[in-house]
Amino acid sequence: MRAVLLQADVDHRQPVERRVAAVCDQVVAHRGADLVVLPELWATGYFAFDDYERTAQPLDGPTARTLSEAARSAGVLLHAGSVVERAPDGRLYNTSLLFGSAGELLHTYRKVHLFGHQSRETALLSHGDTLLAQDTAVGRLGLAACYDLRFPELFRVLAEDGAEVFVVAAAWPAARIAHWRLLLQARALENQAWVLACNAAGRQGATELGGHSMAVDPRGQVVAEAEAGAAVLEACFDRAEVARARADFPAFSDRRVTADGRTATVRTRRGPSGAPTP
Ligand SMILES: O=C(O)CCC(=O)C(=O)O
Repeated sequence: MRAVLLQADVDHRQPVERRVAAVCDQVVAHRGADLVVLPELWATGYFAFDDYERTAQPLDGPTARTLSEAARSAGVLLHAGSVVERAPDGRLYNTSLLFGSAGELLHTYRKVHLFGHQSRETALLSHGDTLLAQDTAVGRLGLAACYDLRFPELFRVLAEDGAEVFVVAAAWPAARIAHWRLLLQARALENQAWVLACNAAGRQGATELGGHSMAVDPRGQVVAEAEAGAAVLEACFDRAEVARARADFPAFSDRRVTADGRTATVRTRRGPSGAPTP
């Protein structure tokens, strides 16, 4: 399978419709790929917090419709990064959209871990609370967004729901790109699953985005990596490699699990005083 990660540097001086049209043109240009992936909140600009309210749209709004049409026209599975979603109850979410090659909306994921450090995301958005892996033509996918990378339990829940390929949309700052690289490899290695991670590039306000989109295999090896600026990263991946890696080194099946296959808690035995109990 061939994935194309569009590490976009969107021109935020343009109106939103032009930004969306320009990125969709890039998607259509990659007809023949199996999967195309976009970064987090690329149309609004992750760090353009003042624009969240103005650019928020429902999931059947103009941005989603244009993305769906791009997926259909290119005939690709499209992970459209994320958009500021206006839900029917008026709340805003950072929502990833996955379109099938006929343009159908296959799956959505509302970012669970909102970022509060030097960010207004926690003040402006509501967090998601649902994690489900999704079957697709390229394998069973688990979706995550940016800051989620710091929370290994999210990836484990998705892996236990059968995810073979984690697809991560991000707007990760250049200042912490060393963390990004380390965390992507760790999430792949500990779950023995693929990670396809698309970061944004360029400057948004005072923040320089770090690029370095990456594909990491189920053994934790980086198989493709972009530089810092705008880039198109291509990577080949094979879902069968997950089973091979887990058979060769069966750490994933050595988890302590409950009868229903979920991670069993190895409890710390502490009483109310904090002292260990027998
Ligand atoms: O965790 C980080 O360092 C970056 C997170 C971030 O920028 C985000 O969640 O959008």
